[in-house]
Amino acid sequence: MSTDKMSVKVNVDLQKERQKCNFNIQEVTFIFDGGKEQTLQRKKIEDIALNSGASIDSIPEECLGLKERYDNAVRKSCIYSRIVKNEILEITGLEALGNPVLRRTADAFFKEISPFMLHLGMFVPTIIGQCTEEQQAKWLPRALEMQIIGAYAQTELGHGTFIRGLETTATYDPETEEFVLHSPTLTSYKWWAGGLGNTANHCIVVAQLYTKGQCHGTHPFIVPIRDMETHEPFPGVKVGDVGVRMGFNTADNGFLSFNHYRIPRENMMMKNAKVLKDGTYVKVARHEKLTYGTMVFVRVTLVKEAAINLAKAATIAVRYSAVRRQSQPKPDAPEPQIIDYPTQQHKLFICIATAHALQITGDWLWRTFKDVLADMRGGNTDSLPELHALSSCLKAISTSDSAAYIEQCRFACGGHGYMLSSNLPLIYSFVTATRTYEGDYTVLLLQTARFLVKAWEQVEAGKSVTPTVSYLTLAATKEKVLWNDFAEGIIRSFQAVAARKISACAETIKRHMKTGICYEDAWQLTTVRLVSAAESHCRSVICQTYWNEITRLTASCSTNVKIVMEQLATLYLIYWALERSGDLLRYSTISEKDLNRLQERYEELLALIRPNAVGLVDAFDFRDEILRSTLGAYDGRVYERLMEEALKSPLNDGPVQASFHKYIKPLTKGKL
Ligand SMILES: CC/C=C\C/C=C\C/C=C\C/C=C\C/C=C\C/C=C/C=C/C(=O)SCCNC(=O)CCNC(=O)[C@H](O)C(C)(C)COP(=O)(O)OP(=O)(O)OC[C@H]1O[C@@H](n2cnc3c(N)ncnc32)[C@H](O)[C@@H]1OP(=O)(O)O
Ligand SMILES: Cc1cc2nc3c(=O)[nH]c(=O)nc-3n(C[C@H](O)[C@H](O)[C@H](O)COP(=O)(O)OP(=O)(O)OC[C@H]3O[C@@H](n4cnc5c(N)ncnc54)[C@H](O)[C@@H]3O)c2cc1C
Repeated sequence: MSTDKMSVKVNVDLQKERQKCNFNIQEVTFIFDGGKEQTLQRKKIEDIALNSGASIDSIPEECLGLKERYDNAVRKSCIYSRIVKNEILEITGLEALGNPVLRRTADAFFKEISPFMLHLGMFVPTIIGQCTEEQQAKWLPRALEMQIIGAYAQTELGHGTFIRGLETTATYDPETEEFVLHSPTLTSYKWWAGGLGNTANHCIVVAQLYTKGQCHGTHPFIVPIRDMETHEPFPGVKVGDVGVRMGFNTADNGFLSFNHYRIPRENMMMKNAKVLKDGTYVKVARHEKLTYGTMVFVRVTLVKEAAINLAKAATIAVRYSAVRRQSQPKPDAPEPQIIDYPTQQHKLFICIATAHALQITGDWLWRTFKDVLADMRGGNTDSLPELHALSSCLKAISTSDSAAYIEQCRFACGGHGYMLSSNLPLIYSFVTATRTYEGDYTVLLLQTARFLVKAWEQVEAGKSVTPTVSYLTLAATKEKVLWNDFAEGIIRSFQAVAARKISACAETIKRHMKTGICYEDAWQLTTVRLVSAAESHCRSVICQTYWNEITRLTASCSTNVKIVMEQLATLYLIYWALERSGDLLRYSTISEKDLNRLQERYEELLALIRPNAVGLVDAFDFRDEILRSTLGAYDGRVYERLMEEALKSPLNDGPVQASFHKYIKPLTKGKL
């Protein structure tokens, strides 16, 4: 098709899809956003941030060189942060830090990531979580006003997971009332911190605290690293970019080292522990791990981050699948839309359902987090271990599932999904990093497993356990859970699977120890099963939360919304029952006949959801500026947009590239 004849009308197939949709889209948008108020607030924020057109690039970001891309990202970060500071935070307050609306809107500005993301994502939350009130009064207004720009430097070249193994030291000098920061080895260089390489002028540094000759473990410090006028690194500070990455290339991930670099005593973040002027160390916090609080906060927010990104990918892939026609299964019939292939529905509808499951679970986890925070403000840390266990496994599973399904969405778009202009590769490269950062997948599942084994031991000892593991009590009675395929029955069976796996782990650890090995070695020998048990536990939590919450949230909805939401949630449960049929056969009373019936129901559900598929992704309500996809725009002008974007490539700036004259011509003329 010639570009000058391109139509601007909505693609006919998409129009027909929208006519087929039988439910009220807006009601589903409200559910996905967490309520009508939230939708209205989001739309208002998007209007403020996007209607000026400030987010638009003349040349696609991906066509720029590395330095130009960074420069452009800084330029737009300044615009976006001005909008956030002057207008958005006015509406949302600091609640926005735990609300995906800021990140969702930021996607219109950055195809990759803002170098300021960690400023709001971790620097500000750490000030709130780790500073005394007096310190907050000093640092928070400056950070929110963007007078200082910060990063969070915990990970080092040698250690990310094992925080207790960090090597950077902060040694207190009572003579000058300063801490001396030092990086004793190459492996002690801070590495990875977002925004650190070239952008930040301040940084939270996690270092081993030494005072009066004693090490008190890792603590956070606020460290000025660059001159506020010249932006030159201070003497004693070495800082730079870690090099090109799979994604995140505009996030400015940096390295940092110190050579006996001094900061005032007051720059230690002292909410949980203090060093007095004379060097006396005073522990304030009631719980050992409260200095890990920012990580728990970010893990909680990442669940909804996973949901939003998956919803974006699903929107792109479903709309494209309604526009794309391919093959001819019946002779003489027109080529079908690819969304009519059941295999395509199998790839995509689980993505829609998972986005809802994670969004709803993320909302529930956020409420739980706020409750635990309120308890802790009152001095009660009893629910922290459960929150840590929950946030660890939900972060691990949500980011891992989301990354896998985003990649599935890319596969579902065939060759065009491989184009950066589809945005799917960029969404994937962002989300796949979330499986690693803020705690690696396996490491976090093992943290949850630790909690589960302890809970099992408590149940065995006849003690009560916290709500999310109360299902273990039933399992301890050894009563067999009889399979039934109602939603509640499937969930109970998932819980039975998790309980049996957890009890088997506890028994395995004991069995290994009987051979004379220590607990730690017995634990290591059981870790493959422990990860699997923690995964099963987490899936049962997601399934139960999704089902309970969707039932509650749709109670006052119109009938067709109730029906389609129930279809999606049922699809989710059955999908995982089929995926984990081995576990169910091993640990429940399910039979081959039951599984065959489930498979049939699953396929029936695909067909039932099919007419509403485009409506379901429309309900995620992503503006085109946020989707930034040639394949997923609302109007479905897929081929026109692919052509328009292709023509923006610098490689199309003329019919003959300079390399022809420099290299190819001499080669073909035998002169090279
Ligand atoms: C203009 C702006 C433009 C755009 C911006 C728009 C919006 C921004 C807003 C939001 C952005 C949203 C998201 C972005 C955020 C971040 C993005 C990317 C950056 C990523 C950053 C990072 O990765 S920072 C580094 C993170 N690092 C880690 O996560 C390390 C992982 N390791 C650990 O957590 C721990 O070391 C460990 C848990 C693995 C082990 O710790 P250890 O001390 O060794 O403890 P153990 O011996 O294993 O356990 C002892 C007991 O302690 C319990 N425990 C452990 N951790 C915790 C905890 N966190 N809380 C409570 N309890 C804990 C553990 O269970 C043990 O308990 P027992 O009872 O069993 O003894
Ligand atoms: C894009 C990106 C942005 C980041 N941003 C920041 C930032 O802003 N600030 C910051 O401080 N850090 C940041 N990080 C670092 C990040 O937090 C760490 O990379 C992450 O915590 C994993 O640690 P690691 O790299 O040391 O991996 P490792 O711990 O070395 O993991 C390597 C492998 O070993 C396995 N493993 C490790 N320990 C165990 C164990 N105990 N049991 C079983 N298996 C184990 C893991 O499962 C993994 O497969 C970022 C990382 C990325 C990729």
